[in-house]
Formats: sequence, C-alpha cells, structure tokens
Amino acid sequence: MSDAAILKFGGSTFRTHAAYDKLAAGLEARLEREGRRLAVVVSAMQGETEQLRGRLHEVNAHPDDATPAGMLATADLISAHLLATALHRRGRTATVLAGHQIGLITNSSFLWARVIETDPGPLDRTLSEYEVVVVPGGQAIDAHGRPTWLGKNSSDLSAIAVTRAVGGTACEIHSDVDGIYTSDPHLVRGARLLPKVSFNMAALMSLYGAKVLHRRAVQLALRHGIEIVCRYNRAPFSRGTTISREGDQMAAIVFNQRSVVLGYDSDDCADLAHGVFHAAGIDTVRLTEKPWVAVVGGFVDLEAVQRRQNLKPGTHVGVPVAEIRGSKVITHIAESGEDALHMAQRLHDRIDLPLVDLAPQQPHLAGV
Ligand SMILES: Nc1ncnc2c1ncn2[C@@H]1O[C@H](COP(=O)(O)OP(=O)(O)O)[C@@H](O)[C@H]1O
Ligand SMILES: N[C@@H](CC(=O)OP(=O)(O)O)C(=O)O
Repeated sequence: MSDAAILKFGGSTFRTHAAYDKLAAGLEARLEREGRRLAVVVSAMQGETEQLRGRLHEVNAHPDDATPAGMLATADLISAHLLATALHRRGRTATVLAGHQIGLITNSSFLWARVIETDPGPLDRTLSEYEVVVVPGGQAIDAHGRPTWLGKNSSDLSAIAVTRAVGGTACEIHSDVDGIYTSDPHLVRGARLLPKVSFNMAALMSLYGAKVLHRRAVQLALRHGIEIVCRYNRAPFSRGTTISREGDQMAAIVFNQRSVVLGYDSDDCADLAHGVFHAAGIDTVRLTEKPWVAVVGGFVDLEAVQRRQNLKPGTHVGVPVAEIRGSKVITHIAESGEDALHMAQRLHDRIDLPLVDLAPQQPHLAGV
C-alpha cells in the first residue's frame, strides 16, 4: 500500500497547453514540500472529448457502443501524456498508466461501465518507481481486455477508484470552482460555498445534475469512507468543500440545462423506461407524481437507446430544476434550458425561506 496523495484535475484545468506546465510547477512544489508521491488523475482538455464525438458522428451518426468507448477516452490519455511530459521537462520522474494498465476491470457496458474488480498491483508498483503517476480519467477495460468508458465526466469516479486501489482515505478533486455551492456559481447570482457537505447531500445534488461531482464517484467514496476534498485548480489550490460522513445536509437548487424530462402514457411505461435507462447505467430520476422520468446531464443518444431497447419513445416534457432541502426534493419543470436558468435563479433567491408542504419528488409544472 502506498501513502501517495491522490489528486484529480478536471478538463476545466486544461484550457491551453500552457496549463500543463503551470500544473507541473504546482505538483513539483507539492513534491518538494511534502515528499509524498502523487497519483494524478486528469481529464481531457476542455471540449476535446466532444470534438472527438463530433468527428465520430460525422463518419457514423449511430456507432455501436464499443467504438466511442475506445475513441472518446483517448482525449484523456493525450492529456495525461502532456502532463507527464511537462513534469519530465522539470526533471521529475513521471509516467502514465492508461486504462488497460491500471488494474480496473469493468463489466462490458462499454459507455457507462461499472468497475467489478480492482487490482492494486500496477498502481502500487508504479508509485514505488515514479514520483508522479498520471492516470487518464474514465478509462478501463472489461474482462476480455476491451476498452470501456466509465461515462461522461467520469474522471471523478476514476479518481475515487484509484484512491480505493491504493488504500487512500482522501481524494482531492480540483476544478474551476473551489467546491460545492448552493447552486451553479457561474450561472446563479448569490450562490454560496458550502464548506462541509454530507455524502448524501453531494450524491443527491449530483443525481439531479450538479456538474461539480460525478454521482457514482460520491457513492463509491461513501462506500469506502473516502473523504472528498474539493479544491480550486490553480495555485495555491485553495480548499473549498470537504465531503464526509460528518458533513451537513442543507438547501440547494440544482439544474443542468442538458437534462430532460420524458413523459410516458402510464406509470408502468415510465417505470419500465426508468428501469431500462438505469440498467444501461444512464442517470435517471423517476418523478413519481406523474409518469415522468428525468434523464440527467445530457450526452445520451435518447433516440438510439430507446429504439435499441424497444421502448416506446417518451415525449419531451421540459427541463428539471430540483429544489433540495436536506433529504427532500421538489422537482420543478422548466420549458427549456434557458427557462431552467431563470427558474433556478428565482428559486435560489428564496433559498433561505422555510418551505411549506414540501412533498418529496413532487413535480411542479407551474413556474415559480
Ligand atoms: N452546485 C454547484 N457547485 C459548484 N459548481 C457547480 C454546481 N453546479 C454546477 N456546477 C458547475 O460545475 C462546474 C465544474 O464541473 P466541470 O465543468 O465538470 O469541471 P471539471 O472540468 O473541472 O471537472 C463549475 O464550473 C460549475 O459551473
Ligand atoms: N473525457 C471526459 C473528461 C471528464 O471527466 O471531464 P471533467 O472532469 O472535466 O468533468 C469527459 O468529457 O467526459
């Protein structure tokens, strides 16, 4: 077991090539300060994964799942090599462990794969040889050695899986925000930083589409008691939120303009659709007051998934905006992504007011 620190840097860290040297300088300072080795999980440069998806779709609009799984994660691999080479330029020993080398074995659900086996050997051995081991996020292989993808924005999940593999108790996740806020601080005026958040609250926020942390990463961290420390992605890497068992439950307004609510003819049809999406690893919430399912976070070829699974396609109802109060949630529905933004702002403006008659998961069609 290694005592390495586990750090993750999201795609927002890498807007230019110069960012790799800046980060290498920050990592070097930490190596000199602490003397601990570093396992660093990195995401693709911002926008690169979707550029690759665009290129793939130009050639085939409906590829099989194995092809994007093999192709999209190469963006994160390139990013990992750029960081390793920036460290080499500074005279540091660093190497990359790609998806087929890190010891994470998943099922064969190529685009939303689940880790079923972890071999700590490769990470432990490599950390004993190099000061920094760089791991591209999202990549793994199935039991046949075929490339699998942990899903959109899954580098957080890779980071927690790596922490677990090396027996670590904390994982530091860096982004262009220093932590979890009461709503998206780039879109909602007055959003406030939440310094201590419980796993349940963080998981609930991710489930409803708060982009800052991957839902399954929070779940895996909870299962293994791994504390998540959210930090800003530039020096001095200020620490904003800690997610732990001791964290607080509080109020938040969560929305993701890419999420969509689908309506079905009956509760049975909605339950079936929810089950099918869930089995495919796609994040959905069954809104129980009506036969509606919220598909969270976008990047799902809804048409293809529904056709392939022989589902009668759901009708487009709107965009969900979740009002979270502790463990209770009301899902409001906005007509469009733009509307969701205005609705989130109005809800956030009254976030400190007590809410009367709060019913869990009750969808509200009317605006607020
Ligand atoms: N409640 C929230 N708290 C903080 N950030 C949020 C929240 N909801 C959405 N976000 C968004 O999440 C973004 C960070 O996630 P992401 O874009 O995936 O970053 P990275 O590329 O670093 O992983 C922020 O820039 C912010 O706009
Ligand atoms: N290739 C991944 C990278 C990732 O996880 O992104 P981020 O850490 O920036 O959310 C993606 O775009 O899905």
